[in-house]
Amino acid sequence: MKFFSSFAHRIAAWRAHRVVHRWSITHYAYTPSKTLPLSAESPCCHLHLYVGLDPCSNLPILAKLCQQMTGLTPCTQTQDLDPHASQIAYVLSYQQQDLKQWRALLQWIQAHPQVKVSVQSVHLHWGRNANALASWPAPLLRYTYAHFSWMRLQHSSGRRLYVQWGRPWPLKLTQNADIIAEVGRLGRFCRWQFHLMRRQLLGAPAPDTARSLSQILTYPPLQADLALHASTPELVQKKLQHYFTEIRAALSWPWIRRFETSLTWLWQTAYQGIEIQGAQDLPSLAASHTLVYVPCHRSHIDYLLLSYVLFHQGLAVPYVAAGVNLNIPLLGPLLRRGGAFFMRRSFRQQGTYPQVFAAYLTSLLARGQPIEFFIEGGRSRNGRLLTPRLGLVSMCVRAALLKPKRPLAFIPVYIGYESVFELPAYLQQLQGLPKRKESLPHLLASVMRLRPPLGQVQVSFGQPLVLDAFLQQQTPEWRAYKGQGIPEDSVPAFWSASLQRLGDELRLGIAAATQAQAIDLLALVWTSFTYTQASQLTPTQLDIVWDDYRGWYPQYAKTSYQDACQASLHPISYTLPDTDLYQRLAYHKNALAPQHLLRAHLWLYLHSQGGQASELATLAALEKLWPHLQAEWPLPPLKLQTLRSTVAACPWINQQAQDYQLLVTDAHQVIGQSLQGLVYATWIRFYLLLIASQNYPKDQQQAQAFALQAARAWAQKIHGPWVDYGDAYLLQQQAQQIQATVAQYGYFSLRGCLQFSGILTRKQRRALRQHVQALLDAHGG
Ligand SMILES: O=P(O)(O)OC[C@H](O)CO
Repeated sequence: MKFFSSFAHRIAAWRAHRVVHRWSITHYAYTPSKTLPLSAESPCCHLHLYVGLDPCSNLPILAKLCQQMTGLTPCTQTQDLDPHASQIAYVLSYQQQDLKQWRALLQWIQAHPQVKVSVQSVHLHWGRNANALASWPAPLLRYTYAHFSWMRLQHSSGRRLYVQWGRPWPLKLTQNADIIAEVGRLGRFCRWQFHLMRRQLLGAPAPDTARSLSQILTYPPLQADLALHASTPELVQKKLQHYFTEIRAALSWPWIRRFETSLTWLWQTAYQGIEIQGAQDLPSLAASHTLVYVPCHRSHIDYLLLSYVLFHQGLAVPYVAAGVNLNIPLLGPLLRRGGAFFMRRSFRQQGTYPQVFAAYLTSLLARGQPIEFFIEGGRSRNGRLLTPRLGLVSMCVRAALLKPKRPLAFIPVYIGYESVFELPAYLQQLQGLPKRKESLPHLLASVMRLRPPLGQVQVSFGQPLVLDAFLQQQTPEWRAYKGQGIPEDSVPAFWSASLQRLGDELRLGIAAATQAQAIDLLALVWTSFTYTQASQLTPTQLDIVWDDYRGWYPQYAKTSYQDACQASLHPISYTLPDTDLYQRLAYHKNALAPQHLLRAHLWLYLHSQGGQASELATLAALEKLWPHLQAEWPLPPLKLQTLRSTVAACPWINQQAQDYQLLVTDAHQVIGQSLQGLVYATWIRFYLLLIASQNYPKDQQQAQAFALQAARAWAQKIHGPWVDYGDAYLLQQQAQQIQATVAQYGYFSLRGCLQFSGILTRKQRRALRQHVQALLDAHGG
């Protein structure tokens, strides 16, 4: 009776699998190219073992997939193995009740030492819900009706079957090997591989609210804080619950599926697709490290974009730190379901909130959950990469030191849009209009603006920064804190400098991952000149400048100016763009500008010296400027080697004095003028700030406010780009850098900094002073 029931069970399950296989939509989470059979010309027999997890449901499907991939019909029984065949595929399941089959197989392998064997784990998973196996119907179906456990796919997983192919592994068995021990060893190996693959694809399962809260309460700084300030346990519980509800994400697989469908429409219809670079090594890194994605922040769309891209790369959807300003009705709950957790914009005077937030972040990282945060804090209004805010970086490092379960790797990510839909709003803010608070009507208006065509999007993953290696490079002392965490009251001496360095490295990592889009290059050509200068450019001059810039980007080596204009979303040609387009283009220019700043300053310096300056004198002159440029742009420390390679890349910049007038042609002059335009705004703001400080020596805030007003008025006067003159943030950075210089050297030398090179000529400085005076007169100051 038992035999018949089991037989009927198997037949029914087999029929059901055929239906399921037709019905399912297979997604290869990672390309199976590495797993193709070994060379068919080899004389010996190759046996490829494909080991699948959760076998009763998936083994027939696994056999089908292997057949599709290798072209071989896989065996499932030892008696079907033929040692004379050149290639054999064999599928088997990783499950306790199949031990007999494993033993038989290994005995066969032992009896045929001439057969070369490779083992490969294949992970099949319905849907991408990390919690699916933890929910009640799954275990029930799994253990009670094992042959029908594929029914789990009806439980919130949909029709998608995700397939991950592990790396093939050679299996060698000696004649005296203990088969039982070998089965155990192979089992452990496969189990470990399945575990890693699950981590890559799904992340860690999320605990329920009660468990999350109890995990949070184990965070030592929070305990210390509560011990100091708590009144009654009920009040504590209430407060914690309140903060936790405000912060926590509620990642939901059904919602991820819905988002994916609508976002696919968005990227394919409103935008013209996404170009992804540098993602190939992420899956293997995700298996061994907890990933922290650190993208640049250009638009609210960034939130959706990166999660979507990672999902499509077969990686777990990250938990995203979002500003609490986005926690508005409708949008907030939706973002939470997509993995967003909310943080207040400032942690000052917020009671226990910062500790609860840090505890939540630590619990995510301790689980090995990938997270994402924007290191710039807010969206860049000027197209530059803003100076890193170190709050979340610090929390991540503290968490990694406190609970070092898995090593942490930061992944810098560059995001570039052909059209940033918030740009008109940014330009208004740069002209002095206040930012509109996020609200439901605002959200709906924004959605209405998401109309095609919005152009292509670039997502480029930079070099991972592994935290342990970074800290080791900084100081060997850090090891003493591994497992202990950084104490709140006695922070070690290396801490703040290392954190600052880490922030800078991540910013540079994002900058290094920058992928130039044609629009960015066209923007460089036009908006490195002021609008008035641009109106006088001839088509030949535009071609000259284009040829110079495109030479720095190999992918555009063969693209002519005309081709780039035609491919562009924006109406750009040889004729002057209208002022509105010019202002928008200036934003794009700033994505690529940092790459040209060194040669721009080299040109200015050497040109002012008539081409006659030694390498060391040039380096010394530029070193004075460099910290001020680093405050505004993502630039690495200045080195003689970088100077040399820049000169080698454009030798015309450094002609010898006697030939100078002859060798610097008209073409070089126009390129030089364009390069000068890239740095001009920085030093004008700088000069205005210095004059303002002289006028308001006792009030830094007022000096900055006045300098901003003067810079905006100057931009209007010369028809310059708003993004370079109108941002209060840029002046604030400059003022801080001047203060830092004073703190370091005890004085600040305007002469040493500005007059060295004629960046601003005497005439220009006079014009600026007059401009400021006119403003002061107008204010009666
Ligand atoms: O650019 P902000 O300051 O509006 O902030 C944008 C952040 O994404 C808020 O979450």
